[in-house]
Amino acid sequence: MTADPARATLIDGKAFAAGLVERVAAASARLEAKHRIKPGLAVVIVGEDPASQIYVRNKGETTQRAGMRSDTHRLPDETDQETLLALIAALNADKGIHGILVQLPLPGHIDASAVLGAIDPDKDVDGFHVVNAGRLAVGLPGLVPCTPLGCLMLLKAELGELSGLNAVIVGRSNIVGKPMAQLLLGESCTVTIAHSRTRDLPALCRTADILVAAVGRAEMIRGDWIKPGATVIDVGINRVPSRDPMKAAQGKTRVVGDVAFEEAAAAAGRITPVPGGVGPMTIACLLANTYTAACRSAGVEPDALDA
Ligand SMILES: Nc1nc(=O)c2c([nH]1)NC[C@@H]1CN(c3ccc(C(=O)N[C@@H](CCC(=O)O)C(=O)O)cc3)C=[N+]21
Repeated sequence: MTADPARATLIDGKAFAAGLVERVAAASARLEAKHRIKPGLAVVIVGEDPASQIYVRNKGETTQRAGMRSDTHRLPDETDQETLLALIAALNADKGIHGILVQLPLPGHIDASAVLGAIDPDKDVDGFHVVNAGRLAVGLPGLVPCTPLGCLMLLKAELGELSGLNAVIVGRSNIVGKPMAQLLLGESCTVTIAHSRTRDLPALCRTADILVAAVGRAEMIRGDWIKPGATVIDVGINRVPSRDPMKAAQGKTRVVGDVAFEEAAAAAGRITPVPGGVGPMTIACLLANTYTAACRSAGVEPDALDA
């Protein structure tokens, strides 16, 4: 595809996500025509964090583009836990709502695990409920966290069969690293999870056919950590000062991943950019999960959504 053979092929997550949203929209339209069910997503945001507001708005817009119902509940920062739990109970009981997402992080006075635990696991389109984590771990059908699900879709679309490949995941969070490991294990990869205590991380990364970076540290993964030809999936979204010192002085920022992109692209076979890689897939998978949840609520087998 590229003229320069020494440079990795870009994995266009934005384009793949747009295709997935289209397939979800078509599948949702069929569900509505046949079964009179319009998938409905409720997004709950507590507080005024500007970055969170942007995600919530993007999600709302994409949901409507997919022909789904999208309700956004904006609660003030000082909302108490009982009020939030009462809203979740009402959404659990609402037959028109098939997916519930509570935007993280929550304000410090709220116990996030109590809130996530109150969501009906069958409406838990983030896949963060312990019941869904357990289902994923033992291979039962459930709802899978959106970011790792999106990464897996990109990997399968790019590489086809993943069986037998060495996968190294850098980062052990409950929302990315651990579920990513479960998904890749399910594809018969040999999976290693690395973290802040890992010894000789560069050497470990050089064993990876698939390298997933989900640490939340700007450009931490360097070019000489990449096995030549490896597939690199960059989950990080980090704001750093603009390259232009004038703009940086004005407080302007740019978004970079957890991978030093230019260096890594010189070694990797394929790589996701930031922005335009994993991020758009996260939102597309949220819609896919909402569609799946709506089908299951009616006992309908979901249509396949792969390309
Ligand atoms: N309960 C919950 N579930 C979440 O999934 C969740 C959350 N809380 N809290 C916040 C994080 C963040 N998140 C993003 C999703 C997509 C992009 C995305 O599409 N980013 C674009 C634009 C990036 C930019 O330019 O800022 C891209 O990467 O190309 C970013 C961030 C979901 N989150």
